[in-house]
Amino acid sequence: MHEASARQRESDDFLTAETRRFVAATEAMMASTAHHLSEGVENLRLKAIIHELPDFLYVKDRDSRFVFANAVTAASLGLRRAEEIAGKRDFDLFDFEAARRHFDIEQQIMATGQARIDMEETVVLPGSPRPVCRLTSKIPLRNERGEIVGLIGVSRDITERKLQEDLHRGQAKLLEMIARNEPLPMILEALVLMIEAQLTGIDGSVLLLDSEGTRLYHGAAPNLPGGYSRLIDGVTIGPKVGSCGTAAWRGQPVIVEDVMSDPLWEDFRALVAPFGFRSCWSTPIATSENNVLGTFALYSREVRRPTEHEMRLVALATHIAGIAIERKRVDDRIHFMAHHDDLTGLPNRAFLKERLAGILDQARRNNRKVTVAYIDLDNFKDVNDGRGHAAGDEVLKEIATRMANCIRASDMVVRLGGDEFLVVLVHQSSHDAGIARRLRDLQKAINRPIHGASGEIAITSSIGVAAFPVDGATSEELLANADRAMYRAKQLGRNTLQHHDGDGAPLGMPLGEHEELHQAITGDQLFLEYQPQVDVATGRITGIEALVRWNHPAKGRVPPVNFIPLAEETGLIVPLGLWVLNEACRQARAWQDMGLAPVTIAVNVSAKQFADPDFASHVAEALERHRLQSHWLELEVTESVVMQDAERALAMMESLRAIGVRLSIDDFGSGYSSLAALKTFPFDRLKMDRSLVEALPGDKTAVAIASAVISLAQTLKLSVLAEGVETDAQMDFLRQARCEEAQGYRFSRPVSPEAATLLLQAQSI
Ligand SMILES: Nc1nc2c(ncn2[C@@H]2O[C@@H]3COP(=O)(O)O[C@H]4[C@@H](O)[C@H](n5cnc6c(=O)[nH]c(N)nc65)O[C@@H]4COP(=O)(O)O[C@H]3[C@H]2O)c(=O)[nH]1
Repeated sequence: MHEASARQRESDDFLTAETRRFVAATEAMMASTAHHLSEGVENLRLKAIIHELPDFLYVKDRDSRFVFANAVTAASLGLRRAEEIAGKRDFDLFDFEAARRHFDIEQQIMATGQARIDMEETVVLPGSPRPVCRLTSKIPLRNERGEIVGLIGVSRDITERKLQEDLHRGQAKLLEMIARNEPLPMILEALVLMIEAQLTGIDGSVLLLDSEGTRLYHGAAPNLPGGYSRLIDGVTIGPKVGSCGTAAWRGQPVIVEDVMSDPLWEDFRALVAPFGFRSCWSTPIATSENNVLGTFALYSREVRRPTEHEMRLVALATHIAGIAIERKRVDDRIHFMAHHDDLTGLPNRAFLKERLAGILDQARRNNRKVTVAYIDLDNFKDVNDGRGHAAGDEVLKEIATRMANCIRASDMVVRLGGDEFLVVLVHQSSHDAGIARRLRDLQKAINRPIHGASGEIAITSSIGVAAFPVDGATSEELLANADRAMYRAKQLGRNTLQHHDGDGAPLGMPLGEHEELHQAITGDQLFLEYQPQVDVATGRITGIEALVRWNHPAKGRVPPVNFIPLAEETGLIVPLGLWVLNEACRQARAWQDMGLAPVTIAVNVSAKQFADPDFASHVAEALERHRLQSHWLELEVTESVVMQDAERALAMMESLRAIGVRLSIDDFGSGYSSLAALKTFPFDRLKMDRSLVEALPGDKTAVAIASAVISLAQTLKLSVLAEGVETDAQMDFLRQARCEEAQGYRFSRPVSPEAATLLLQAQSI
């Protein structure tokens, strides 16, 4: 009591005469309020209410000195009693910059008489480790004569609310980053920073488990010391490997309160000690099937357990990290599948296209040669026909392995398709004499008899060789010339190796085929087959895909894979595609005219057609000519078609949508199918590729990818159709995964128009 009155005296001395007058006035005001409240008891109650208010309430004089503050204000400023604040200014309590800011605002309020309501301000309170955020109103205070004698301040701590808002914003930003396919390290770093911003004195880290599930690698740890992150990078997981290594091993969270005494840290104590961390709480990041993908850990320099709030943030972080990592894995897998051949595991044509130009660029810079060898197996068809596809597959795999063993790390073997391979050999010096020997070795390796399950198989090969830069300055020229040399090798009786001799023959396919295809389009050699698309739930036909065939006068029926690429290369695809479009529309109209329930007719569109500026008007004309309503026509394009010239493709798609036709993305999951294409282009439907469906439901990766593709499509409001459905097991999976439509041999092979009519009639009964 004695001490308190001494302190009061001290602060009284500190007050200016003006302040003293103001204090007196305030006291008078309080007294008069008390008077009005009729009883002294009431006055006490008012005081108690003011002091118990959770919000900050204070009165300042004209010099911005505190005259009065309620208990919570004083306590937040580190004062034990509310009275201690009288006479103090913000300059005594806050850092100079902050005090100056408050002072300027207050002086302006008192000079103008204009209150400032709901100002958001961030202040660092004495003894507090982190800034707090307040919503403050300051109102001028007047005496009975209306003169401004000070101000009243009311503030509310909104730090928690701000943190919550930041967290929601952060989450939305992260999900957007995932959807935009931004690099995983960037996403993980943003995630760790978001969690750290919510906490005090905590550093976060993400470690990623490798594909073998044995080691943890750096994912993101923006604020952990770099030296520490490097030390733990690549650690093998196990039952006693710190918090993260153990959490990944157990598949369960591991909370270590003190790394200096916990047995799990025994082998890592010396490693962590220099960095000062004392507790480390690690939680596995897992897939929806509970497969561990990595860990999310929080480090603190205090010996303690995490709070409930911290664990809630960890749960959020592991959830988001799981989505991001899983998404990236699916993408990588799709990318790998798109660039590798399933059977042999060799890179495919898409991979070659992506890499060869780069290899040639580098060779040009280093003044090196590059040799490409086009390899075609001579008697592969006999093996396939005579001994069956399994034997054929065995041959292809064995030859792929032998070729891969013959080349160096800088070289490349590609399976172009069927029994065609391409080898790219990068010369080690500008006079690499070893190339001829390596090519001979390659041919010898192929020609060695293969001891397969069906007995010994003898295979020979025809090889055509062209070298950069003499035989071609671009990938296209080089490949075309190697191809031509290979044809000559075949003509010369097979099992030979021919170099391009610069005979000046036109690039591209052998003469004659182009002419033949031209005749096929103008003559009557093309026809369409139709394959139904059915509703997975009801089994009803909802659409029909038109597939073109060529009835070759000499060779008989030619499947599209054998002439569509040639048509695309030569530009004949434009008239061919137009014929298909018109024929399909005509047939669809004919079915409607027969009184059958209308179904969508789907037509494949190739890149060259799509790039034709007149394409949309051709479509409109075809619809008009055959009196088909536009919504019954669906155009199927592959992702590569739209990605080639995204801007032009988007414009074309918009013109087509304006006409009212439906657009579907074909073969999704085979090419490098990215979310970007789905989001950018206005597709109505996604067709999941046959290669993916084929592996269902046995192959876990295919199941994961297919499920991801279906849910992705649903999120983007696209309908999904699974292609190439052949079995009941595939149907069961699709039904469970909520895939809406399916197409494949299980329902019907592509059939003649007459057979398709019967199928449609059957369901109209
Ligand atoms: N193993 C198996 N295969 C199934 C199954 N269900 C359907 N298929 C086959 O899968 C292909 C589906 O057509 P696509 O992906 O558009 O692939 C088409 C398409 O890219 C192209 N094509 C066909 N007709 C045209 C056309 O009129 N214009 C263009 N530009 N391309 C066409 O040729 C490709 C191959 O066509 P098709 O040989 O008719 O082969 C068809 C079809 O016969 C199944 O359950 N199992």
